[in-house]
Amino acid sequence: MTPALLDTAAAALADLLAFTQPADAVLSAFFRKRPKLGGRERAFVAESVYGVIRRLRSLERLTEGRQPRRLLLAWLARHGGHTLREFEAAVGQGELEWLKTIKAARLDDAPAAVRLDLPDWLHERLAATYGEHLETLMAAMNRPAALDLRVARMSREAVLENLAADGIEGTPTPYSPWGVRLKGKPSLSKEPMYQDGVIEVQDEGSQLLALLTGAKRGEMVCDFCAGAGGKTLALGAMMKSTGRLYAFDVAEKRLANLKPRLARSQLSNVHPQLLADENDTKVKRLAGKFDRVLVDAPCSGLGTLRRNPDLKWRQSPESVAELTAKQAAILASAARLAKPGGRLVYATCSLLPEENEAVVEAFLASHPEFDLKPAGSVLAEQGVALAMADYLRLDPSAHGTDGFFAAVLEKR
Ligand SMILES: C[S@@+](CC[C@H](N)C(=O)[O-])C[C@H]1O[C@@H](n2cnc3c(N)ncnc32)[C@H](O)[C@@H]1O
Repeated sequence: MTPALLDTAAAALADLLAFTQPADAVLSAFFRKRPKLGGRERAFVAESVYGVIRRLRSLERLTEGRQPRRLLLAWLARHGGHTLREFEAAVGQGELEWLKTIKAARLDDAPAAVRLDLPDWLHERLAATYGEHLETLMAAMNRPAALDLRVARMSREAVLENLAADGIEGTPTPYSPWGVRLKGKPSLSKEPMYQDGVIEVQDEGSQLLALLTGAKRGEMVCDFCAGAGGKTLALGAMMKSTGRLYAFDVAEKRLANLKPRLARSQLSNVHPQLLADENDTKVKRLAGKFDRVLVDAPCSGLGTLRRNPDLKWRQSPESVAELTAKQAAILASAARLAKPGGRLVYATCSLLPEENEAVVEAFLASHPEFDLKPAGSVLAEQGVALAMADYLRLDPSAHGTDGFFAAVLEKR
């Protein structure tokens, strides 16, 4: 820790605290403007500013404000694993004395929303859903996510051996048959298996969503909200590059990001299509033709707080209400694609029932031709040892994945 490095981290934090753009984009822009920063310095800045964003509410209470340098020092002292002695060379005597009190301060009397680092509106909704479990859930959400890979065209064992030969340690993930969880966050871009599309970075939870579709060889499959194609690539691999896999999205830039991944994956069955909106005429033309449709809906992302802690401060009751209306519209339109006997999977990475169960229940009430198929039985059919009831509800504290939700709907 040096005075210059603290100043740099505080400057990065000041940019992030505007909350006008996603934190990862703000931090990338910050680093682009400072090409001389070394790898270790970048890692220190990234870890500490993300740490502050995770703990923002409790740190604001302790430091009595939103001053970037104070928030940063308080996080480093309380959560960053630094002893007070380590600060001696980097801060003045006054700040050192202040840090002593900050390190010793307790939050026992603070309201639960402050202790759990949530805005009031979100705490209220999550507490109503998760009750006493919320504390454990948020503790897991406040830790960084592990780096998971999805393996294709090679056994997991062979991939783990190859990685070990390059000094990268990993283990098979507990639920997904294609998953590998790495130790640490090694860079993979130069790894030949990455360049050849044998490994892709993908959270184990995302892999399970693709698995719920049950996509098979020769089928017609649609990934309605494909984005940059994380799940598209998993679906294409399940289909062994046969049949037809449509990758729809309304965001041209995201579909463009799919192109290089598609090239690496060596899949030849994927057809990316840009939609004007969910009611694009392309959807009408393809109605009733699909065996599987995945709706990985745009959502609040509140199940991904391990990676995107800024979302809890950037979302609001208003933004969630807008999203739920969009989710219902997308699900209703995508449902037209399913053929009789076809399967529709609705998924989000949200923890809020209004984006999850409520959307599915309203859909089922107005679409009697669809039945809910219990997610637990679909997982069992796929050979996944993970007990679930009607819906897939993944929980970082219990499953080590992001907080995903999914419902499997079948058309009569
Ligand atoms: C959760 S993200 C998808 C992530 C992607 N499936 C993956 O695995 O990487 C949701 C996507 O829905 C797209 N989207 C938003 N509105 C849409 C609409 N009306 N129709 C189709 N896609 C839409 C967004 O552009 C975004 O890429």
